[in-house]
Amino acid sequence: MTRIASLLYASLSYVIFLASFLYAIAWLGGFLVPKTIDSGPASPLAAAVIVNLLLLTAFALQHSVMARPGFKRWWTQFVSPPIERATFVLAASLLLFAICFGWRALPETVWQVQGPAATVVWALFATGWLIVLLSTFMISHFELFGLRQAWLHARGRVYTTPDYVERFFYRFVRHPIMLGFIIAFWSAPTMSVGHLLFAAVTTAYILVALQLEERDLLKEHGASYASYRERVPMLVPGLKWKSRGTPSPIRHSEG
Ligand SMILES: C[S@@+](CC[C@H](N)C(=O)[O-])C[C@H]1O[C@@H](n2cnc3c(N)ncnc32)[C@H](O)[C@@H]1O
Repeated sequence: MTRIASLLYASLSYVIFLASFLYAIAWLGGFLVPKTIDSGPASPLAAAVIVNLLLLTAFALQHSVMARPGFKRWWTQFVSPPIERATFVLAASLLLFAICFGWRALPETVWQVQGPAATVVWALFATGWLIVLLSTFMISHFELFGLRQAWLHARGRVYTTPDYVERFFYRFVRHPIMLGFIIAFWSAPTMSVGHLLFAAVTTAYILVALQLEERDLLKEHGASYASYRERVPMLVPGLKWKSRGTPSPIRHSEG
C-alpha cells in the first residue's frame, strides 16, 4: 500500500471504530438506536444463549489472537506493519457491530431499580464509558486505534513503540479501560437476562485477557513493569490484587 492509501485505510478504520463504539453505548443503554441489547424478535432460550455466546467468543478470539506479539510477527508478513493495528481495529469494530446486530434478545427482567437509584446507575453507566475514553488518551489514543502508526509511515518517520505509562488513572489501577468497561456493562437500571449474560461473559473474558496482556507487557518492559505490577492494583483502586505470573526480582513497598 502507498503511504497515503495506508493513512486513508487507517482513518477509515478509525471512523468505523468510532461508529461501532458509539453504537455499542446506545445498544447497551437501550436508547437512540433501532437495535438494542433487549430488542428484536424473541428466540428460544437455548438458541439465544448459543448465538450470543458464539458472537462473544468470535470477538474474544479475534482480540486475544490478533493482539499477541507472535501473531503480529506472522501476520505482518502479509499485512504491512503500519496498518497492522488499523486492521486489528477494523476487525474488532466489525465484530462489535456483529454483536450489536446479531444479538438475540433475552428481555426478561432480573432486577430493576427506580427513582433516584436509577439515576445513580445511569451516572455509573456514563462514568464507565467516560473512564474508557479518557484512559485511551492517557496511554496513547491514536496508537491504540492504529492512526499513529499510519501517520508516521505517511510522513516517512521511523516508528517507535510507546513505553508503558503510569500517569492519571494508571496511577490507581493498571487497567482503567477494562475497569471502565466492567462498570458500564454492569450499570443497568433494568437488568435483563440478556444483559446479565453479556456482563458476566465479558467480565470473565476481561479477567482472562488481562492475564495474557500482562504476560506480554512483562516480556516487553521487564523489571519496570514488574515493579509497576507490585505497586499498583489491577482493577480496583486501593485493593492490592496480585496477578499470577513471574514475580518481580525487585522489592518495593506497597503504596
Ligand atoms: C485495549 S488497551 C487496554 C489497556 C489496559 N489493559 C487498560 O485496561 O487500561 C491494550 C493496549 O494497551 C497497552 N497497555 C496496557 N497497559 C499500558 C500502560 N500502562 N501504558 C501503556 N500502554 C499500556 C497494551 O500494550 C496494549 O497494546
